[in-house]
Amino acid sequence: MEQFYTIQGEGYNTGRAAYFIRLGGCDVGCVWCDVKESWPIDAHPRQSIAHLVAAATADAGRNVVITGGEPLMHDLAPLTAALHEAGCRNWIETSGAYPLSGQWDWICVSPKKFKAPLPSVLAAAHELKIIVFNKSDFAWAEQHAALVGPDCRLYLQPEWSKASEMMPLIVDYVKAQPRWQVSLQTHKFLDIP
Ligand SMILES: C[S@@+](CC[C@H](N)C(=O)[O-])C[C@H]1O[C@@H](n2cnc3c(N)ncnc32)[C@H](O)[C@@H]1O
Ligand SMILES: Nc1nc2[nH]cc(C(=O)O)c2c(=O)[nH]1
Ligand code: SF4
Ligand SMILES: [Mg+2]
Repeated sequence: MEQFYTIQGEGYNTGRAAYFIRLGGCDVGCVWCDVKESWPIDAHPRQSIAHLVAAATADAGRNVVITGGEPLMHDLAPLTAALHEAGCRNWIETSGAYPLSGQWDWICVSPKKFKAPLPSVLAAAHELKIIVFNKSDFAWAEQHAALVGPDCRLYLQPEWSKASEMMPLIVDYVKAQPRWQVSLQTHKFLDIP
């Protein structure tokens, strides 16, 4: 759908320069999704792997975030192999609703109520990022934390439109349950992509 060089705004790698590749197509249907224009899988021009790798490596940073849409609706083995061949570090943003494909250096799983994550993807996560939209999401977050590995980082990120309402609850929760951390969509405060 689009590519851009920016700063990773969310989660464990917040603040690091990264080249984003946003792949079209998602059928998960989150009511609050902030990139709904990514949903139609055929609405976006196709690009060759060679072009994407050349664009990613033309910039100084070598961290590449594959996002979407739901990137795991595509077979990511060829793209991630080519990126690794070119010396990139491959990071993914996924809901976990489709089987994992590709070679990854960092896997961020952000599970959704609208289409459940696969246990195999949760087990492979380096980072679990729960979007907090209402107060029932804390119990839901714990259900998913029980399904990730022991070294997986745990993040609570406010849904953007509910941030002022949810942030006090998130702060209290993290103080009471310090294995969780706060994640904010810092790129939206910085007004960058
Ligand atoms: C647009 S999604 C694309 C990747 C994948 N489909 C997913 O949901 O993980 C990228 C990240 O943005 C988060 N996100 C989307 N809309 C959001 C919103 N309104 N507020 C906070 N986070 C949001 C998602 O949970 C996910 O972690
Ligand atoms: N700067 C920036 N960081 C991000 N981290 C995850 C994003 C995404 O949409 O997947 C995202 C995004 O859209 N922009
Ligand atoms: S899974 Fe990701 S891209 Fe798909 S609707 Fe939800 S937030 Fe948007
Ligand atoms: Mg985004």
